[in-house]
Amino acid sequence: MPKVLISDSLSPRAVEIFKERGVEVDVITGLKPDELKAIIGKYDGLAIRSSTKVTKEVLAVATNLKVVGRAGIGVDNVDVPAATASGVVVMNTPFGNSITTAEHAIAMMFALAREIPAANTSTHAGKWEKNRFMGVELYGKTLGVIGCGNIGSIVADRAVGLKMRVVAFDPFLSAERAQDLGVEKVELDELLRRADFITLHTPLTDATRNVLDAKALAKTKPGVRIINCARGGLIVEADLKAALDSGHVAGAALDVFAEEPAKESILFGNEKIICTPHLGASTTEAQENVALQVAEQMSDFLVTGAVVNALNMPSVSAEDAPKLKPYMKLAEQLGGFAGQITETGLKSVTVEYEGQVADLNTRPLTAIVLMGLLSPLLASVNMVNAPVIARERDIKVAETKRDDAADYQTLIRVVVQTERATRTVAGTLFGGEKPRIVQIEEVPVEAELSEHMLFIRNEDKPGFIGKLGTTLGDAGVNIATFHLGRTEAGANAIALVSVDQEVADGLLERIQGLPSVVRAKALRFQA
Ligand SMILES: NC(=O)c1ccc[n+]([C@@H]2O[C@H](COP(=O)([O-])OP(=O)(O)OC[C@H]3O[C@@H](n4cnc5c(N)ncnc54)[C@H](O)[C@@H]3O)[C@@H](O)[C@H]2O)c1
Ligand SMILES: O=C(O)[C@H](O)COP(=O)(O)O
Repeated sequence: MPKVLISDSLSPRAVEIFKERGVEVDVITGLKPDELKAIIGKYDGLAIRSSTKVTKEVLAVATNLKVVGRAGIGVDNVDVPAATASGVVVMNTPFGNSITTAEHAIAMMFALAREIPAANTSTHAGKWEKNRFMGVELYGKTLGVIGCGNIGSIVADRAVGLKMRVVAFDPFLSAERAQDLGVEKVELDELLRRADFITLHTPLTDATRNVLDAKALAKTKPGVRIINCARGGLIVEADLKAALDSGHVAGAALDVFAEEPAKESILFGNEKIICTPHLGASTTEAQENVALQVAEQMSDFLVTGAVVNALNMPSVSAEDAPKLKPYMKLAEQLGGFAGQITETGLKSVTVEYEGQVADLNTRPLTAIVLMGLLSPLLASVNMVNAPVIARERDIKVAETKRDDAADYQTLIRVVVQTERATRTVAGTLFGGEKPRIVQIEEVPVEAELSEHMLFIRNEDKPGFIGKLGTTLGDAGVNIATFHLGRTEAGANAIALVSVDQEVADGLLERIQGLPSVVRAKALRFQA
């Protein structure tokens, strides 16, 4: 039974779902990095929010880990490239807390406009300072939305409802979408110049880090108010403090901080700054949503292989997962075969899907072909990192699909182009589930692969089979199965021999020296 650790505070619904779906679960929150490292080795899954840091060091000792599930959106606390390199799938729940977070941003905007927190504190202190607090209306004001994705567009929609004008800066926002939302798409400088309120809703990336620094703040309208319910690193906190101290910025409402948990900050103790402790996603509804979703997604992945909302792997629906399973074995064998018969640098790989398989989601299969292909050449290749490795090495990867079947109802063909040659290997499923190799290079064959195989290209001449059998027999190597194929009588032929033990180098040289043998290679496959 797969085992999951929940290391941040999640709704109890998550535990229920894991158990219902046959996943063992431990809940241990507040772990220090060393404590997490000490126990992570025994878990197949790790369910987190924003507190747990899934670093390279944690991943290095997470020897059984298959999936990190983020009950929420931002994954900046997960080293995704390191997870990918380790073959760990990282998934999040991209929509479960969007409305809640957008509402928090709107609440912050109202709180800033009417100084509600300071007025509340003053009133509780019995001061009744009716003349001290003079707010501003939101009506008719311009809201600048930086990052108009899921949350930014909900904020924009609510702001339009409040009769605000909304301008948005988001390089990936289409003109049509902007029009649908009733927002004006502008460049960042224009947004800074025009906005009375600015709200941030981008992920934290190299491009967005410090997007509001002294230079940007200097371009804003005097009296601007700033809301950040996205990520702390988007604003340079010292620059914001200076702009508030100078009076250029009238107020800021911050849910997120450069360092979290933020127990101290240069921004604390200033009435113009409203702070909440990363509460954007903290409503009962959002927490139920994300806990339920992450537990469902992680259980489905661990139990059935379905992949939903993964950031580093193609999706596989729960419906597709069982259909893809037998093809996964075939894809791995074909990739492994092509990889082992490929001797010079890989330039491109084309995976051709014909017949029934062409109707399936083939991206995971292509990832597995790449894994099989690269495994003989590189250490630590898995289906998660194989596409990344191929891209890094400039290996072109293509898929083609043909719905109509030729000789087989379903067929996968892998065509590998190397610096010197083209290698082709194709396979099908017998009885819907048993992988069979049906073509190697241009030669038809019908073979089941086993752990130890001998692949021989030979001229189709009498006496070859006898000599090969004698050579193997003399070396004490038992033949399990023997498959032959040829293009036509007397032409190019292949022999694919399954043997009961590894073929030692010396024996391979003797086989290579037999008359009619063009090329011999010992191959190995997962038992
Ligand atoms: N405070 C909280 O508790 C809380 C809760 C949920 C999400 N978040 C954070 O809110 C942010 C937004 O989440 P989302 O679900 O809307 O994400 P999203 O991916 O749907 O939207 C992000 C938008 O930012 C845009 N973007 C990317 N780079 C940009 C750039 N350089 N300049 C301008 N725009 C850029 C993207 O095109 C996208 O439209 C994330 O950082 C997330 O972690 C915070
Ligand atoms: O990215 C998110 O989903 C939010 O920052 C929520 O973070 P949390 O789950 O720690 O509240």
